[in-house]
Amino acid sequence: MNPEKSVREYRADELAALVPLPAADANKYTRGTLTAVVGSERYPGAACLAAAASQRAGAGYTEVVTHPTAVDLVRAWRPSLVVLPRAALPEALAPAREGRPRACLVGCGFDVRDEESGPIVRAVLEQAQIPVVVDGSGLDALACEEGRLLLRRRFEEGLPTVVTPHAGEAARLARPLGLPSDDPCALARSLSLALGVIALVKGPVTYASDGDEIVRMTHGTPALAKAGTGDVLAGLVGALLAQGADALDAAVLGAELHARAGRIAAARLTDVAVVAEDVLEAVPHAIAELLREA
Ligand SMILES: NC(=O)C1=CN([C@@H]2O[C@H](COP(=O)(O)OP(=O)(O)OC[C@H]3O[C@@H](n4cnc5c(N)ncnc54)[C@H](O)[C@@H]3O)[C@@H](O)[C@H]2O)[C@@H](O)CC1
Ligand SMILES: Nc1ncnc2c1ncn2[C@@H]1O[C@H](COP(=O)(O)OP(=O)(O)O)[C@@H](O)[C@H]1O
Repeated sequence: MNPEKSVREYRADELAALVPLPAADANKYTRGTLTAVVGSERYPGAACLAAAASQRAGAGYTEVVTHPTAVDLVRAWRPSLVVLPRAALPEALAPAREGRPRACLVGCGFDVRDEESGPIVRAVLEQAQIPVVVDGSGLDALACEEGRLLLRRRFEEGLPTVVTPHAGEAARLARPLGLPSDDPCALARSLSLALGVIALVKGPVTYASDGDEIVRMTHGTPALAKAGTGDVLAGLVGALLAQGADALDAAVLGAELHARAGRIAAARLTDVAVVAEDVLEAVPHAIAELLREA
């Protein structure tokens, strides 16, 4: 296989056309609901970053399902978020209804030492009849036969699953499959094909693949190399899926807005000083910049 054959980049006008502008008669439900099953006792901040990014990317309703110890922090961070403890999970995974799209994000801020992490990821993959994004330590639940079977079943049922690993997480997914992990471009495609997912392999250059196409994204900045920026990206992708975007488009537009937000934040604050909260605050400016450019 020569993956370079089918590598492409989206043009700014193609990306701008994917920005989910609300219809004049929109309401919060028609704009899409993201259920973000995120955060743990150790990493409650990841839940805040991912959920706020979802709101900024246009989801009409962002619901956070998190560890009981994180509930108050997330509520205090943003009163506009609907925040529930993990015990609410089965009901929170409602199917989408006509004109009311939904998606689920799981795994940002999960803690590998938390015994509930793996079962929660598997329950989401099994029960959610909607598009799902798996990120952060939630990805560890996919590096075993049980996780792969659930992904395969979703693929056969036509339910999109997006995975958003950084290089370390991508290597952990690739190892049990015997896939080489030294080339992120080839890895995005091979993970996609092996797992039946849309793979967004993050790094200085980020690659997205649906197993057929590979999309390269080169607009990032090393200012993004700080803890928590991946949680912001996961929230962006989840929100775009929740608004009904095609899964590869959601991954690519999410990564583009994230890269632009990183650059905009760095132009104001320097490559040195930018933190994940600054990237989050720059997301509206990234959307405006993309719409202006097209
Ligand atoms: N404020 C927060 O609450 C934050 C929570 N986070 C969450 O913390 C959990 C653990 O994530 P981490 O990424 O820290 O832990 P990992 O468990 O992925 O990191 C463990 C090891 O993986 C390798 N690795 C990590 N990043 C890599 C990279 N970009 N390239 C190559 N190798 C890499 C390194 O060897 C590292 O020691 C995730 O659930 C994540 O979502 C992080 O996003 C940081 C911020
Ligand atoms: N040197 C770099 N150049 C461009 N983008 C980068 C660079 N380093 C990291 N990034 C981006 O920053 C984000 C980091 O995500 P991740 O490692 O998951 O962070 P975290 O788990 O701490 O939230 C990814 O989107 C990645 O593409």
